[in-house]
Amino acid sequence: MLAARGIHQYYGGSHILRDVSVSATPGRITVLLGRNGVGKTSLLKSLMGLVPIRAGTVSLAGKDISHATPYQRARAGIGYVPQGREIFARLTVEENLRMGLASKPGGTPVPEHLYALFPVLKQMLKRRGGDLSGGQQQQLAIARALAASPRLLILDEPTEGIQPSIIKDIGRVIRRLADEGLDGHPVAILLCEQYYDFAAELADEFLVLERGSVIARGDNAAMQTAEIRGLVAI
Ligand SMILES: Nc1ncnc2c1ncn2[C@@H]1O[C@H](COP(=O)(O)OP(=O)(O)OP(=O)(O)O)[C@@H](O)[C@H]1O
Repeated sequence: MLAARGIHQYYGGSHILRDVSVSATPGRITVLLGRNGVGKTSLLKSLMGLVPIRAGTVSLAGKDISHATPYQRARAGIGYVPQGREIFARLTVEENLRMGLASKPGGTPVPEHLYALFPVLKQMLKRRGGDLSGGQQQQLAIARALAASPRLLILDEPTEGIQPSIIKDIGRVIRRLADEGLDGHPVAILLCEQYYDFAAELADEFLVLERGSVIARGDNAAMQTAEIRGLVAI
């Protein structure tokens, strides 16, 4: 589904990503781990086309999208949940969800199945985004990213600043998306995380970044045995 190879990225003279390769597969959850500031967000942004890469390639379903704009990548089937959620505080929940349809033809409705994943949103459609709790905003951000029925869902630290009960709900939704797909089609999931226990429970595959380089990768069994916990913050 997604294959990124040999990614190098710079902010000015700072070399932020060094020869990073990562892939994501339908029905599987790939978790990107690493401490603060190692380049996780930069990698996810570069996959979404929000920051340019200096070298390397990104392909989606066999098509080279290395130089595509974020809008083109959304149209090609990538959904993105940014760090900090970026909910439009003054827009209603329903309007926020409609924002997720920007890459679809006008008049496309918000898919009903989103409310089966996040029943709380159905009750809050007319509330302002800014009035929701952090956890509800995170659920809204995920639902907004799913509104356009992506084939790949990228999530940047979905547990950040969220209470434990909602973290569990979000974990269940992510697992369900991987296992059952979305509206009949499979979804690949790539998420970055600092909260080890959440990551370890979800990861089918993992990779660890340190100072812009991949220092470990493997499957869930390798994650449990390879003392990966010691390589990340929490
Ligand atoms: N717009 C920018 N301009 C310059 N440097 C940046 C910019 N954004 C991030 N950086 C730097 O790039 C490095 C990687 O940052 P990045 O946000 O990708 O890390 P991260 O692993 O996602 O950390 P966090 O968990 O804190 O989000 C850091 O040293 C950061 O200070």
